[in-house]
Amino acid sequence: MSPHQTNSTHLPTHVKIVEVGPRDGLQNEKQVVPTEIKIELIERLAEAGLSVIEATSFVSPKWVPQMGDNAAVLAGIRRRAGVTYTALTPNLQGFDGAVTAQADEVAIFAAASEAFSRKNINCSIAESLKRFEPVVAAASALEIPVRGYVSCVVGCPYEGAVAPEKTAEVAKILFDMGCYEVSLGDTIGVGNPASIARMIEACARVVPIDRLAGHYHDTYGMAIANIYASLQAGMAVFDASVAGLGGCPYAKGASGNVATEDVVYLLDGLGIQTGIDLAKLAAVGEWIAATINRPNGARAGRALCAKSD
Ligand SMILES: CC(C)(COP(=O)([O-])OP(=O)([O-])OC[C@H]1O[C@@H](n2cnc3c(N)ncnc32)[C@H](O)[C@@H]1OP(=O)([O-])[O-])[C@@H](O)C(=O)NCCC(=O)NCCSC(=O)C[C@@](C)(O)CC(=O)[O-]
Repeated sequence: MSPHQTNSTHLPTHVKIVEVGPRDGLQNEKQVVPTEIKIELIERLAEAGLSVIEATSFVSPKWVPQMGDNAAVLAGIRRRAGVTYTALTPNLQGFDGAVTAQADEVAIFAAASEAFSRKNINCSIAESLKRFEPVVAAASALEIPVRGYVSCVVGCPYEGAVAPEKTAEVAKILFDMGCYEVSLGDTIGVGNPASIARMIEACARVVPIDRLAGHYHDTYGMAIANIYASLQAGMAVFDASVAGLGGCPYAKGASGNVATEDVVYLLDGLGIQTGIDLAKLAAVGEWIAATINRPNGARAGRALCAKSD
């Protein structure tokens, strides 16, 4: 049992939530969300107690125009002490942009599926991992922490089921390369507690469980069940998106990340601390959904806001 676990429940006592709504959520909106709205969203999330916020990505604006204002977003936010503002960086060019914009942390992103890797970043898995090496080296020289993502950890929109061993192989390479944490992305939300548990078991054989994070999309409504299965496996870091914003531009039909409000409702109920004020967060979810004119995908958020009306 890890030191973070209680004797009675075998669940962690604290969970870190990485809020990915401003990046993973808004990258997928059809309309271009104005920079001021993104800035306000990030500031409101910090105010609600989110301590790690993936603010933007430094990817090619030809590929993802929604993130084209990356530097302006990072320049515009009033930074709150104790909050880490992170950015996705696919290559050295993106890393340089993120450093200039003073991102506190960067993330590199690979996939466990060849076809998805090509669609998403225009290269094979092996090529992407080679491309990340100088990014990690440059980050290490500047003492900037690097997080790694693996996409399609249980299933791929182009190749179907993905073997747990393939995901574990990519996770281990990212960890050995220097990523302090590896986030396991069920990009199209096809996982269920059984397949997610098998995948985590394989990954935890090669990367310590306290360095693994769950990043689950909610396409089939399984994300909360998958988080519970992951908690039981000893995982204590989860990515989530306020109001369930998002999808994936390179995974047709994928719905957003699990809603942060729903995750916090689950964790509050289990007595697991997150440092997040659920009522404030629910209000942020209602606000952003109304502001960008999309339905609020957070069930707990909707219920709490309806009660307080
Ligand atoms: C990786 C590349 C750049 C390769 O794209 P490429 O076309 O192969 O790149 P290239 O090196 O040949 O460069 C082509 C052009 O892009 C420019 N360029 C090159 N790099 C950058 C950069 N960093 N920032 C700005 N511009 C850049 C470069 O300067 C050049 O400009 P040009 O000379 O034609 O004017 C491209 O495929 C790309 O940007 N892909 C990003 C796709 C993306 O953001 N996907 C969503 C994020 S991943 C995700 O959501 C999954 C995750 C993490 O949430 C987990 C999960 O749920 O699974």
